[in-house]
Amino acid sequence: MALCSTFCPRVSTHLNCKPFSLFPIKPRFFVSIKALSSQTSASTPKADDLSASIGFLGLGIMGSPMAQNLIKAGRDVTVWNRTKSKCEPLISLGAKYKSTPEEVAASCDVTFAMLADPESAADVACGKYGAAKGMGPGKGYVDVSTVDGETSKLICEHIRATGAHFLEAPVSGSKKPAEDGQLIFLTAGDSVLYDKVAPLLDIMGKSRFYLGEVGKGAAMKLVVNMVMGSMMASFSEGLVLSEKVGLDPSVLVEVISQGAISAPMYALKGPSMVKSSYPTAFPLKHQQKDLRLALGLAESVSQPIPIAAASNELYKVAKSHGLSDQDFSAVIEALKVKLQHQT
Ligand SMILES: NC(=O)C1=CN([C@@H]2O[C@H](COP(=O)(O)OP(=O)(O)OC[C@H]3O[C@@H](n4cnc5c(N)ncnc54)[C@H](OP(=O)(O)O)[C@@H]3O)[C@@H](O)[C@H]2O)C=CC1
Ligand SMILES: O=CCCC(=O)O
Repeated sequence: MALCSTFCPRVSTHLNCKPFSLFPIKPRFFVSIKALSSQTSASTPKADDLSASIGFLGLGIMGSPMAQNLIKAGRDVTVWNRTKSKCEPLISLGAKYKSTPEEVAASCDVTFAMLADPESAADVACGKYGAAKGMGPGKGYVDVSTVDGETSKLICEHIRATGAHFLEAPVSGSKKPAEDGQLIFLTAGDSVLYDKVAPLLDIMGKSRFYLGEVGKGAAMKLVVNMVMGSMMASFSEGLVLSEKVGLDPSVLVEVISQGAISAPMYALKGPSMVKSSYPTAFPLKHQQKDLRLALGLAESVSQPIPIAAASNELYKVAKSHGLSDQDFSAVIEALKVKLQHQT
């Protein structure tokens, strides 16, 4: 097994590449005791044995393959999605179904949620038939959606008020890593729940970071996606400019791939962007949401982020041209539209 290493300033880490196993023998990620809050293990949710029942709320591009991997690993999974038809493929694989988030949470030891945005994440957790209504001591709620820290804290309050534990665990990695169980979890919250769900995170992901109190996972995720959104906007400008000055953008993709600014994202998305094809892995509307939330995060600490702010504007233009549900690489189309107007 190839060994990788990584460094996180808050915790010391030793990371090796993912073994796909129902029974991970050793934690892949060693976290310094200082980084963990002190909690008792009394009435903590069971998730680290095969009999634990697992709920999954939100079966979109990411939630479906994540839930599928849990089912394929032999776990007892109960699903819910606003659009019920998206539950069918998972039910065919052996998942149970409940008709509200409340019922899922009431019938499961640990419930995961993968929702679109802060509004849907809060509604599914804290709304009328929300998961919090079904939570209680001994249970756990793991929100893997990308939301801002404030929303995460609000959800946490509702969950903890029932006596249950809460973990925020947004993910880095897109549709393919979700399918391949290669996501990166950025977790924060109740460390006792983190320890319990670690084997489940290891089924769905290749690594996990525990970052401290609620809000830190959300912040890490937003910073990562802020960088990603700006990188894609800049790459788009390069592709459009290269073509405009008579270069072959495919050659630009190749040149970039061999130099210091090479990135898997450019190599993955570049060839289809050159063909004006944007098969959706990460919807553009979600990238713009993440830039918007990153701007809010920066505002909260009076930190200027002018590059991200300019990128956000470009994604807003792309949205206004009906590209919300295309892959975020479709942001390049916003530049083409501008150029047409200029000529
Ligand atoms: N796609 C990606 O590459 C990645 C996405 N993320 C983040 O993960 C989250 C999910 O992303 P993704 O799966 O791509 O998104 P999708 O748009 O494919 O799925 C969104 C999910 O949220 C549900 N939903 C939306 N609005 C509501 C609502 N008001 N009430 C209840 N449920 C609602 C949808 O239900 P319905 O089916 O009924 O519409 C669906 O299950 C987002 O926060 C995104 O930023 C994180 C990493 C990578
Ligand atoms: O939030 C989406 C992240 C997509 C990715 O990490 O490739």
